[in-house]
Formats: sequence, structure tokens, C-alpha cells
Amino acid sequence: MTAAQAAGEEAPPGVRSVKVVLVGDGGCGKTSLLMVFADGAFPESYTPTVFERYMVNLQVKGRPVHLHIWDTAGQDDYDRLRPLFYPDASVLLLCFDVTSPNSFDNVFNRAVPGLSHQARLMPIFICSKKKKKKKPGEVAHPCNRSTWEAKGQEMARSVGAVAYLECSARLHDNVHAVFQEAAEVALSSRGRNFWRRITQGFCVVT
Ligand SMILES: Nc1nc2c(ncn2[C@@H]2O[C@H](COP(=O)(O)OP(=O)(O)OP(=O)(O)O)[C@@H](O)[C@H]2O)c(=O)[nH]1
Repeated sequence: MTAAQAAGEEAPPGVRSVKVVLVGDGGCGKTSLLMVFADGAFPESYTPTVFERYMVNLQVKGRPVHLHIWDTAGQDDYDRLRPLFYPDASVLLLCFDVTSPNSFDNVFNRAVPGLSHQARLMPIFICSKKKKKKKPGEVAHPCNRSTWEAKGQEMARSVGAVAYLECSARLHDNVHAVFQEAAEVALSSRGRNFWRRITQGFCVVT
């Protein structure tokens, strides 16, 4: 695995550039995922993002790639602005938090509308495996491990995602794989229908 490195504004000559957009409910873990990938550190404090761009270099099949990653605001006040980031993007990371059923439903209700007109934009469905301490007497969460994995895969298929990945920013688990997958999908000459076909069985990376 090649470590990502923070990059300058523009891709150096000859280096391919890929735009990735992170979407998902406010607080579902987008910024933390990106910070662990870009800086290698989990941010301990929560500050809601408006719209921020990060540039990170990584290697795909031994060649340098310049990732432009847009971290978008999850709050509903920004629902109309968010799709403005889609047109020249290659990959959309649709994120939800496993401890929040609302964040799961909202991928479909809020993030996906606006996607249908973007034929070139390939969605990847990302599950953020946050761990929540159970309070005494609390009933099992409806999205517990045995159900949310299946639900996640089903949702991924229904929104036409080309892959389904699980990760934890806090545990630094599978974070690099998310962006590596995004870069590989974006740089492939294969179209969205190809990726959908080969991922019908969805490989879950944990
Ligand atoms: N346990 C756990 N908590 C996490 C993880 N990722 C994020 N969090 C926590 O979730 C909260 C929100 O995280 P952010 O990454 O800022 O969420 P966001 O989706 O960028 O939120 P907005 O900027 O409001 O859209 C913070 O308190 C994080 O510490 C994780 O992998 N595990």
C-alpha cells in the first residue's frame, strides 16, 4: 500500500487528475475519513464542514495520480448547492454512518437525487463503521452488523453504485482502500455499466 501525500494546487505535468466528491449526512464521518487519508490523523473535535477541497497524491498501478477531493456539507441547508460539485467529478463517495439509520436513508433521499443526469459520475457506497457504546437497557440498533451489511449492499445496488466498502476512520481501517478504489475506478477506461456488472456480487472489504 502506498501512503498518500498532501499535494499542491494543480497536478504536475503528466500526472493524471481525478475529482472525488464526498457526500452524506452531517456528522456521518466524511471529514474524519478524509483527514485520516490525507493527514494520517483522526480529528478529535467535530467542526461541521461547508465545502472544502483537499489535494492528495497517490499511486495507482505504479503511476502517480493527483486526487482532488471535495468534502461537502452534510446539512440539509446545502442540498441545492451539493449537486453543483458533481458535473466534472469522476467518483462520488456516498457515505453513511452505521450508527445512524437516518444517514443511511438520506443517501437515497438526499444525495442520490441530482445524480441521474451525471452519466460519467460513478458512485461508490461507503459505510462508516462507527462504534457506539450501548446504554444500559438499550435495545439492539436496527442497523446492527448482521443487518446493515446486507442493507448496505442492497442500497448500493439500488443506487447503481460500482462498489460497496466499509471503513472506520477512528480505527484507520480500510481508509486508504476507499480512495484507492475511487482512483482506480475513475482511471479505468471501463464505463459505469461494466463496473456495475462485475460488482453485482459486491466485494465487501473490511
Ligand atoms: N467512533 C467513530 N466516530 C467517528 C468516526 N468517524 C467520524 N466519527 C465522529 O463523528 C463525528 C462527525 O465526524 P465528521 O467527520 O466531522 O463528519 P462529517 O460527515 O464530515 O460532518 P459534516 O461536516 O457536518 O458534514 C465526529 O465527532 C467524529 O469524531 C469513526 O470512524 N468512528
